[in-house]
Amino acid sequence: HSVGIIGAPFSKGQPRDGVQLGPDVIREAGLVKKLEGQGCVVKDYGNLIFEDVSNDEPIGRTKQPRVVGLANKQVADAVQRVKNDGHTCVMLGGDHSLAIGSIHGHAAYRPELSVVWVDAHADINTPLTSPTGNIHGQPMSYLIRELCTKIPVLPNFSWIKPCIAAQDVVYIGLRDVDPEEHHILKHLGIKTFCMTEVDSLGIAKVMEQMCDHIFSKIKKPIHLSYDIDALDPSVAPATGTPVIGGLTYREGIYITEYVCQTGLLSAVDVVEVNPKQAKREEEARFTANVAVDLVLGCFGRVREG
Ligand SMILES: CN[C@](CCCC[B-](O)(O)O)(CCN1CCCCC1)C(=O)O
Ligand SMILES: [Mn+2]
Ligand SMILES: [Mn+2]
Ligand SMILES: [Mn+2]
Repeated sequence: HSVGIIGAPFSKGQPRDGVQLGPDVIREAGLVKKLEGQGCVVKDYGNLIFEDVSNDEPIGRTKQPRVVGLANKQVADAVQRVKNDGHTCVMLGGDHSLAIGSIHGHAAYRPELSVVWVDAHADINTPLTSPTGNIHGQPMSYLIRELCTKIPVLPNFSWIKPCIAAQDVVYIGLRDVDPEEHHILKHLGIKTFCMTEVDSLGIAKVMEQMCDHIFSKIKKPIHLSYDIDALDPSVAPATGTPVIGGLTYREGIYITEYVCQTGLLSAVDVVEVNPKQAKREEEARFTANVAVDLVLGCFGRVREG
C-alpha cells in the first residue's frame, strides 16, 4: 500500500478546543513507523496551515462559516493532490467538518465514489435543521446531490459542488441522530446500520450487507470517513461528543479490516480525536493509539500476525 498522510489541525466546525491537536497526537502514537513496519510506503505531507478569519459572525445559526469554508477548500486541494500523486489518502482531523473538503477533493479525482460513514452521528443536518449551528454536524448535507436545494448560500462555500449520490452512502454506528436528520435519512432512503442493527446482525453481517448495498450496481472506490466517536467512549474517551453504547474496539477494527480486503479503499478520514477532552493524559494517549490501530487495519494489519 502507498499511503499519503495529510494533517488537518482544525477545530472551528465545533466549539471545543483541542481537536486541532489530533493530527500530532496521532503521529506521536507512531502512525508512520507502524505503517512502514507493516510494509506500507508512506509519504507524510505534513499539516495544513489554516489562516484565521476575523469577524466570522454566524449566518443564522451556522457558526464560523467563513473559516470552515476556507479550510475545506485547502483540504480539498490537498486531498486531490495526494490522490494525483498515486496514494491512498489518510486525512487526520481535526473535526468532522473537514470531510467536506476531503470528500470533495477525492471526488474531484474520482467522480464516482461510495462513502462509508462510521460515526455515532449522521452529520447530515443542513444549516437550517442544525440544532447547534456547528458545521461538524452538517458535512454530508453539502455533499449529497439530493440535498442541494436545501442548502442556503454561505460565504466561502460557493466552491462546493455536491458530488455524492444518496444511494452511494452507508452509515455504521448511528446512535445519536437528530429528528430532522432522521427525516432526511428516511426521505432519501439512505442505507444505515445503527447500533441496533450492529447488535442484531453482528458486525460481519453488517459489513457484508453494506458491501451488497454499495456494490449493488458497479464497484466504486471507497471513501471511509471514520469519526472516532463511533467507538464506545470506554474505548475512545478523548473526543468532543461521546455517546455511550458505541462500537467495541474489535468491531471498530473489523470494519477497517473488512474495508481493506475489498481492495477499494481510496481515502480515509480519522477525525474528532480531542486530547483535551480526556480526563487524564493516558486517556488521550489511549485514544490516539486506537486511532492508529484503525488506520493500520485499513492498510493490511491482520490480528493473526
Ligand atoms: C447529532 N447532531 C449534533 C452533533 C453532531 C456531532 C458531529 B460529529 O462530527 O462529532 O459526528 C448534536 C445535536 N444535539 C446536541 C445536544 C442537544 C440535542 C442536539 C449536532 O450538533 O448537529
Ligand atoms: Mn462525525
Ligand atoms: Mn460523531
Ligand atoms: Mn436504522
